[in-house]
Amino acid sequence: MIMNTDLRQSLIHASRQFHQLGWMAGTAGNLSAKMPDNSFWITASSKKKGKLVTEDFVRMSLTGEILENPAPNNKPSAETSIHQAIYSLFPDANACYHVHSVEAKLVSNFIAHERLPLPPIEMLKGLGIWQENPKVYMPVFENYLEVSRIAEDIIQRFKQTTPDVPGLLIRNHGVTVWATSPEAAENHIELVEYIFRYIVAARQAGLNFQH
Ligand SMILES: CSC[C@@H](O)[C@@H](O)C(=O)COP(=O)(O)O
Ligand SMILES: [Zn+2]
Repeated sequence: MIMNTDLRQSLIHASRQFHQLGWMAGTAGNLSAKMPDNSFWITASSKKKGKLVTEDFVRMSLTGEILENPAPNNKPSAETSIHQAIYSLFPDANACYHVHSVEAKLVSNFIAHERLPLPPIEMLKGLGIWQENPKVYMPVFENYLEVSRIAEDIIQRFKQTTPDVPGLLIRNHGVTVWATSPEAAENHIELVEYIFRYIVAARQAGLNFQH
């Protein structure tokens, strides 16, 4: 039980940080962390992300059943199906974080197709890319009102092609990353957000790094 609380504490801490950085404004975004029994704690829907408390989470099974709900009015995040998709596709993923930065939305519009070229910068090493002048991409998915449709697209595409980096963009919506621990997922969010800021700045400076 102590471990349950600890996981939620990591999510509360990350959410507060991301809120302060403007990446989880208001109720935007959702965070989850998986337990050793494969259930996962996820933020309940529509909670203020700068002010989460331990009751603001729901524990779910990988197949979408609510296993534990500390407050009767809690509903699981509207985007729980995306977290389920990530955990089912990537068994090593123990945390999945989704935020709504301005830059994530901007860069998702820099390309019309389904993958965003990432600049060959040193920060990519933090996302597992150890190559000289890497030519890697972040997958981009269309945003649908019906979230299960986004989750289904993710499952279909990733079953065919493993993404270069542990992250994906939903166009005009936000970014989702996954990692082996909540701390690593927090690091991944910081890295992808840095990369997005770099892409926006590079475009403003007239720099072109299309692969
Ligand atoms: C500010 S509304 C954003 C939501 O529609 C959604 O995209 C989101 O990230 C948060 O949904 P939630 O159901 O609170 O997890
Ligand atoms: Zn969202």
